[in-house]
Amino acid sequence: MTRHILALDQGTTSTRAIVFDRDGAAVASARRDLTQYYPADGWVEHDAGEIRDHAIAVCREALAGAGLSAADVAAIGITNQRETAVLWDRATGEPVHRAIVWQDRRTAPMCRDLRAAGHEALIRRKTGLLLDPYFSATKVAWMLETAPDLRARAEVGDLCFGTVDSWLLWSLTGGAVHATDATNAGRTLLFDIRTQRWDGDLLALFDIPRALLPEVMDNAADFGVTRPDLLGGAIPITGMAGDQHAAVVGQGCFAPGMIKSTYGTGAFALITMGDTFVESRNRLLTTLAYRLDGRPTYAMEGAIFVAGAAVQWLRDGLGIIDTAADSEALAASVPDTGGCYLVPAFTGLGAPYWDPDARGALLGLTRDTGRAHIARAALEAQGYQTRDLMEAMTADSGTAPVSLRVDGGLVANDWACQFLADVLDVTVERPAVIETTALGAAWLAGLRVGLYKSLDDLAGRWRPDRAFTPAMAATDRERLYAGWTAAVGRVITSGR
Ligand SMILES: Nc1ncnc2c1ncn2[C@@H]1O[C@H](COP(=O)(O)OP(=O)(O)O)[C@@H](O)[C@H]1O
Ligand SMILES: O=P(O)(O)OC[C@H](O)CO
Repeated sequence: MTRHILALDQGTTSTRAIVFDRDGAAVASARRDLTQYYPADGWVEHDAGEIRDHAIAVCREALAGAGLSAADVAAIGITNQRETAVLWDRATGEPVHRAIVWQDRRTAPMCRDLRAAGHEALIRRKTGLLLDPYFSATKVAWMLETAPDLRARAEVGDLCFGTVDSWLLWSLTGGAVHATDATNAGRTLLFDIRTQRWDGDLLALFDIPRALLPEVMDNAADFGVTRPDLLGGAIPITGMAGDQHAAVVGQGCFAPGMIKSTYGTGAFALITMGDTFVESRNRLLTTLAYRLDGRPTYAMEGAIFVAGAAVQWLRDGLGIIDTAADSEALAASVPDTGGCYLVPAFTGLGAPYWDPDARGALLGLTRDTGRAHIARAALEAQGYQTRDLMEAMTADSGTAPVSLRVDGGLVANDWACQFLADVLDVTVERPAVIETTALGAAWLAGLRVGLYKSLDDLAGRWRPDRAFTPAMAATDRERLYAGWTAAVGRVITSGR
């Protein structure tokens, strides 16, 4: 039996393919950067055709790099940026609009109107989410209004909607399968995560035709096989999950109370809760951790919209560093920020504030503030934003976290990991495989084809790289965090 798995990780800024062996070692990988379109303030779009083409190209390159043919691959696992909405023509398989990305804020007025009309309680009860432009439903509604014939074509079943997983599945199977998985469906605002069904009331609320929707499957399932000419043979696709949910799996966070936080473009912390839906009282989201054998496991999630993107801004916007990795030495070159705080609300604030109209601020500047202080403030902001989420998680779950498993591009930064441990006052654990999102997708795919026996089997495979233990005095920790809270207070417009 072949023992390799191909993981396809389609993220906000890049598309990666990684070939894992059964022991979770990355044998080969390939990546392409994705073009970002910013047609107006607060708008973010992707070309779904480019996403498809890059996905096929990186899969081919990774297989070639590993010296493997399609027959050597047991299964493919797909994981993806969530919420981003794609609309395509069922007959031609071509997108009919640019994909509207999760970061896009254009539907903020629509969300405000629906909230003012009192619809948020229903949404919270069924989906665990909030009325925010972040989620897919208002993006789809917006697309359907952009061209006169789109709605009519959607109603007769000529169009397909999907999140990026669904679009990739459709593309890789040559248009044979229109399906999604429960974690991605659960981020659309159209799927009831208690009943595990698309919901008629929600479809009516957002005026979305049911004929657009994909079938919803477990995270480990027989999704389909690749069209043979694409990767040199038919490979089964047996794992699929939104990237944050795949990271929960890749971090082995199966036991209630375990927390993972992924620091990519944004940052997303999920605490595994168990098999019961619990509504947050502290403006977190209730979401699916994963669904296996038809049984959902729930999580609470805090979403931060700008994490690594703040470091990108230091590099590309301010030009004070040449590479993201330079932020580490620069931040460590000063003993503190000199009272400076960066609130990186470039595209509004996510949990627990949910303020789409807030914008970023650099506060507490003096004549002595220099580039090192600003770089340090950008990294410290990741710690403070995570602390905001931890406070809410502690209040919701009734227990303070003892440890936090981290991953994503930003956690290559040791200084940032140590600050995180200091400001949270918890041990921060970094795994040996930092690509936990891709690993999680590979594990889900491998679970289905029998390479792994159970979640316990997977949990036992998680390996640490380094643990960062808190070393900051409590008085310093609380003083710094109080300064952050005051800084956020200066940028909030509405809050909730
Ligand atoms: N050493 C580093 N220190 C700080 N930030 C970093 C470092 N390396 C990468 N990053 C940041 O991590 C992000 C990339 O992480 P990644 O997990 O690839 O993101 P995504 O999946 O969202 O595309 C970028 O925003 C980059 O600025
Ligand atoms: O592409 P990432 O890693 O920034 O993740 C995007 C999230 O899934 C958005 O909810």
